Amino acid sequence: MFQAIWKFICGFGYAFRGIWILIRSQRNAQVHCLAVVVVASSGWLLKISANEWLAVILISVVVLALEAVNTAIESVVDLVSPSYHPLAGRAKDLAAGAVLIAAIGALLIAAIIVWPRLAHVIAG
Ligand SMILES: Nc1ncnc2c1ncn2[C@@H]1O[C@H](COP(=O)(O)OP(=O)(O)OP(=O)(O)O)[C@@H](O)[C@H]1O
Repeated sequence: MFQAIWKFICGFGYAFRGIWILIRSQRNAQVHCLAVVVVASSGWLLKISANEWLAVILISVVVLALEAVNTAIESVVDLVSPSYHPLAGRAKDLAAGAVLIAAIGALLIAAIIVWPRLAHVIAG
């Protein structure tokens, strides 16, 4: 029982190490973290609703989680295929595509939340 709990706690340690590796080594992840800070500050200033916060938090988590999966896939591909192989390139392109899809979704959500308020300000 004690061993199972200890293994569970160690699992958290490994996961936090993964998050640290992501933030320390990946430029894109750093940019996404900065974007989350900017969006959260804007949301606070614009007093967005609870549902809008849900959308912002959900898409931010999806983008960062996919960035971590993309980095993991890149590492495995580099390990098993250090030299050029079309399938290695395909795997990396698909993983990068997944991040891009989520990032486009994040931009759309930001536009949907910000645009009505901006239009209101512009209209006076
Ligand atoms: N072993 C390989 N075989 C074939 N194509 C590859 C291979 N490695 C990389 N590529 C191609 O080069 C692109 C860029 O790969 P790279 O490993 O530089 O990733 P990246 O997206 O620049 O990530 P990062 O900057 O985080 O390392 C891939 O999306 C893929 O199209």
